[in-house]
Amino acid sequence: MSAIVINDLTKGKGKDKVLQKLNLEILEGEFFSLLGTEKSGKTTLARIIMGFLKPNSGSIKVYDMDSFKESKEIKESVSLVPEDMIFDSKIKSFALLKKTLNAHNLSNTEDIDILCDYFEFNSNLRVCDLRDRERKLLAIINALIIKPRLLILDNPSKFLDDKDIDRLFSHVKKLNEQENLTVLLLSESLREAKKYSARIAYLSDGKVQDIEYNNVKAAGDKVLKIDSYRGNLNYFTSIGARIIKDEEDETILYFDGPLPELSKVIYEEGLENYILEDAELSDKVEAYYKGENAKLPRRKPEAPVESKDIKLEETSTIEADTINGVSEATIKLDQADNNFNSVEGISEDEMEKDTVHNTKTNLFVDEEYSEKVLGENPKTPQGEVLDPPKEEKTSGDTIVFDTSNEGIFNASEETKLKEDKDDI
Ligand SMILES: Nc1ncnc2c1ncn2[C@@H]1O[C@H](COP(=O)(O)OP(=O)(O)OP(=O)(O)O)[C@@H](O)[C@H]1O
Repeated sequence: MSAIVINDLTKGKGKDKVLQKLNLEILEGEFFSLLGTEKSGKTTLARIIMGFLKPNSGSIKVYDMDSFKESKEIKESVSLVPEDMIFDSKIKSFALLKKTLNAHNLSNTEDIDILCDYFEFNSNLRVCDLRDRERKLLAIINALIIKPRLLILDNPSKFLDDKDIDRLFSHVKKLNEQENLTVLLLSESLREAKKYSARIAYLSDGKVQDIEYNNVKAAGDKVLKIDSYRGNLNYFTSIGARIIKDEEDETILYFDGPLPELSKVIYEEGLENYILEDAELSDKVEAYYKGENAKLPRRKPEAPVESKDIKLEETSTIEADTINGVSEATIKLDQADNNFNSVEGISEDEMEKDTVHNTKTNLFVDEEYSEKVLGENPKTPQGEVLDPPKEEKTSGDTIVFDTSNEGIFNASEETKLKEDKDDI
């Protein structure tokens, strides 16, 4: 079954399109990485998947549910760990996490302790006192305690130290392998993606450019930097190397084929003043998707990795009728597994209410959104009407949200997005 099916998704208008006819399918149980450089649209995509933003055209189905129209149902089983978030509330982290569980009709409070211990997070801290790293940990724990079916991680390493990152990925990978958790990692880190995911896609110019099977290769992605190279670059390009830079003082090549082939050419060319190092995502993007390189043929598709029961060969850029072809009935909400999403939404959602372009978070917000959202009184899943968010204020580049009454759950879960500016 598909966890996410994205069909011709476009966000933004005219020259400001951040996503452009993007197609992608992610299967249930996959650990999938979508890599993109800064401002390539990863966060925007995450927000559309969660229903905080409406596409200009195209659609996203999450477990066969429409990302916008059925966002509430989606949040019952899907968690997002956002890139940035800020809480302005005096309640303790533990209480906030408990609220989330309650909102999902869950009572596994022991999981709060287990996860807090695991991440060495002090749940006695008030959420308004948390620093960036702690806020991120709270968001992660909150996303995990509801035992989601699909976990979306938007630049999860930001603010975390190496130990936190290892813990996060080990835990998520374990859930992926043992409990079939579907993971969508949105990141800039080639290294992270290669370490954990079965497939990796690249987001550039608003589209998914390539999907690779992350099988064990003789080489990783490398860049070869040669000082003042005067030889014939054809020796390198003939084995699949791509030219990123070729100037008098420096030549930079990108190579993701078998290392022995590259070593052979280096040896035969008698290179001395060179450095061979791991490529960054930006090198890869430059090598494949920018300028003249974008016109060159792609390398041959790699063989799929056989991993668990994922049928990778079925997955490719989707055609329009794929969506119609999905026959699974709308997911039934089993109370036992009822996983409302909560903390992850707050920053995304509340940031949406800011009517200015937020430079820190790169948010581009629909102007009329604020009115619509703030005009509504959120409800609990049981239908109880709650007060709307008490206070919302922006402080410089940072958006602050008061969660004192509503908790994280209500702010995100119950904020209804009927339409945004682009639909008018
Ligand atoms: N609705 C929209 N219309 C046009 N542009 C938008 C819209 N929403 C966001 N953008 C712009 O699209 C760009 C991509 O932003 P986004 O935050 O999604 O990228 P990102 O890949 O997550 O970047 P980063 O890794 O730096 O967080 C930004 O410049 C943002 O201002």
